[in-house]
Amino acid sequence: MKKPIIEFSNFTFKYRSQTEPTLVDINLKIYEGEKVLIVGPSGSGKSTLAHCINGLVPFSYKGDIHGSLLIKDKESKDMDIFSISKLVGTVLQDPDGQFIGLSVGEDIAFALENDEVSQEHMTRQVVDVSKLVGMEENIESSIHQLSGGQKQRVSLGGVMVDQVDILLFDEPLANLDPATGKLAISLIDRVQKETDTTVIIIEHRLEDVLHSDVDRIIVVDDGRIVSDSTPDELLSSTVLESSDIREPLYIKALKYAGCAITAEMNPSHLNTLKLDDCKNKLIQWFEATTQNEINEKASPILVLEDVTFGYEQSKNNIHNISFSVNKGEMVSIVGKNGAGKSTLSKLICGFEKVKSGRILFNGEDITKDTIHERSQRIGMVMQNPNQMISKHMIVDEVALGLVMRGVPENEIKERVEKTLKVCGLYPFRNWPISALSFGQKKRVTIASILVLNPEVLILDEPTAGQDFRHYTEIMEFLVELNHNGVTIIMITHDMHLMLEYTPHAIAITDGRIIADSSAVDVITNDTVIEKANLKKTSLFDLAVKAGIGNPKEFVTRFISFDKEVRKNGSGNAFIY
Ligand SMILES: Nc1ncnc2c1ncn2[C@@H]1O[C@H](COP(=O)(O)OP(=O)(O)OP(=O)(O)O)[C@@H](O)[C@H]1O
Ligand SMILES: Nc1ncnc2c1ncn2[C@@H]1O[C@H](COP(=O)(O)OP(=O)(O)OP(=O)(O)O)[C@@H](O)[C@H]1O
Repeated sequence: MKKPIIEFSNFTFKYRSQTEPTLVDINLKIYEGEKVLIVGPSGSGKSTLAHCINGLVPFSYKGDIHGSLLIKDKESKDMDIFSISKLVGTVLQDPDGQFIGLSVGEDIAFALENDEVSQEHMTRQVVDVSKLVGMEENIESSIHQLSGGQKQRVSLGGVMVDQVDILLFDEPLANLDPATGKLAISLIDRVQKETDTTVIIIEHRLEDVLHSDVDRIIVVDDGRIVSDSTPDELLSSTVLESSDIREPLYIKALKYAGCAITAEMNPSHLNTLKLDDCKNKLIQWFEATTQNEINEKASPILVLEDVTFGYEQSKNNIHNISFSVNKGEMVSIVGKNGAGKSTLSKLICGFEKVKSGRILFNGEDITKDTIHERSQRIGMVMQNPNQMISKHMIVDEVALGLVMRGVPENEIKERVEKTLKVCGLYPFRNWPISALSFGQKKRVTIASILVLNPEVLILDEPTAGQDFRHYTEIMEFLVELNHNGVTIIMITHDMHLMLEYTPHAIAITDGRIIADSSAVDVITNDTVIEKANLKKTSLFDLAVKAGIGNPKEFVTRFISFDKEVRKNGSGNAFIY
């Protein structure tokens, strides 16, 4: 029988600045060599739980602790932060918060340097680790030159070289492209199996984590543990539906087809899933479901013509990119980490200047317009909320753009309140931003742009770090905005989001467009999937497994049906 390596007993924690405890009466044992996934709504206390394990609570985040937390049989509050860091390696949710070296290589080497490893051994290991996370060509690059996903890869690399007993990953997939996400999960799995390290993963993207086995899934809600079970048990229960956690798409499709999911069906992986008589139900559902009409194309609002750009004179990061977005569309820009997606949005907003080519807005050339001129029409929500926030209080941050535009005070108050309500932030309006979780901060940045009523809204990973309820709320809100005429462009690594919400998708890789078509076409095209580091949807594989002859059509019908369910509470053809 394995020993517990982490043991919470009647553990309660309250941040000094909060009136109520964030973690309440936690009783949890995690055993040596176990792989545990922690899921739960935004703000439920997952990161706080992680911070208790890695010592940031109480060393960096002060507060009151009751009860006990043993790490390797030692009471954690009696240990110093250095002893804890020898036992626990962490990949934080916000990769910007944890870089120590100046370059990629230095950062990965840091853990080794600490342990006085020989220079030769260190160089070899740094190269090996960089290869493992696909950053070997960037070893010399400085951290600030990296894309969001590239930074996340470096963080993963850094922690992999640590020789620790416990590895803690707080949303490791948030900024990774789908193929790299899959690789990261396999990598974590390999490290855990080879070294018998205890692994704890906090992640909203349940389906992606379940790509490899986990021993247990802990569901946290409102600071308490509400479920502790195997993946098969959890997926066959109703806990996910009531805890704002997104079910895997193939499970949702099975439920739409009227199948009852049981643990005996092994639902945690599509390849182990026993379909049995669900096969016929899926086929019947497919045959009975029709697809809704797709909207007519409107006139172009944003056009890029042969746009080329490079951060350095000698090297281009964007090569002759041309595309057109129509008024009223919802479009996804997808593709590999470092492909140039964020760069494209910076070019559209004028934060960077094109080397050649033109950008047109409503047919008018805006290539030479200033950032301020463009911001009257185009709003941009950046990937990392910490790079956007400049005020101390939430209301002030959301009001900032309106104040700078000289909007009358009464109107500011009204617009800010409305936006805060829509974004689910109204209860927190008078809070300091520092007391918000990462997901809550992200919503503040979306609110601060939405309040300006832009014609085109560009969102870089709008739902990263959001639980399913907030994901749905944000997306439905964006759909509503879209119905009211706002054109929406989303940069995303979330293939579900692309499929469910954006009929039009543009895939880019290495600064070039490799697909500009329907989202279903992009996500079912093997060549595009491979080149742009995307991942095939499990809906497609489910259809193949059920013997449905046209799996692409199955994906299309599911998306159409699902949209109806979200809109009306039931699908368009299949009534039970
Ligand atoms: N440094 C802090 N000071 C005070 N309160 C905090 C601090 N960090 C987090 N909190 C509060 O604790 C609660 C839980 O936050 P935590 O970051 O643990 O949630 P989470 O489950 O990881 O959320 P998310 O999925 O959005 O990252 C939040 O309501 C937040 O306001
Ligand atoms: N400030 C900068 N200076 C130099 N190079 C940069 C800078 N910012 C980004 N780059 C490089 O430009 C390329 C495109 O980066 P960009 O951030 O646009 O990628 P992305 O597609 O948004 O990636 P991700 O999915 O990881 O967010 C990358 O190779 C990156 O290293």
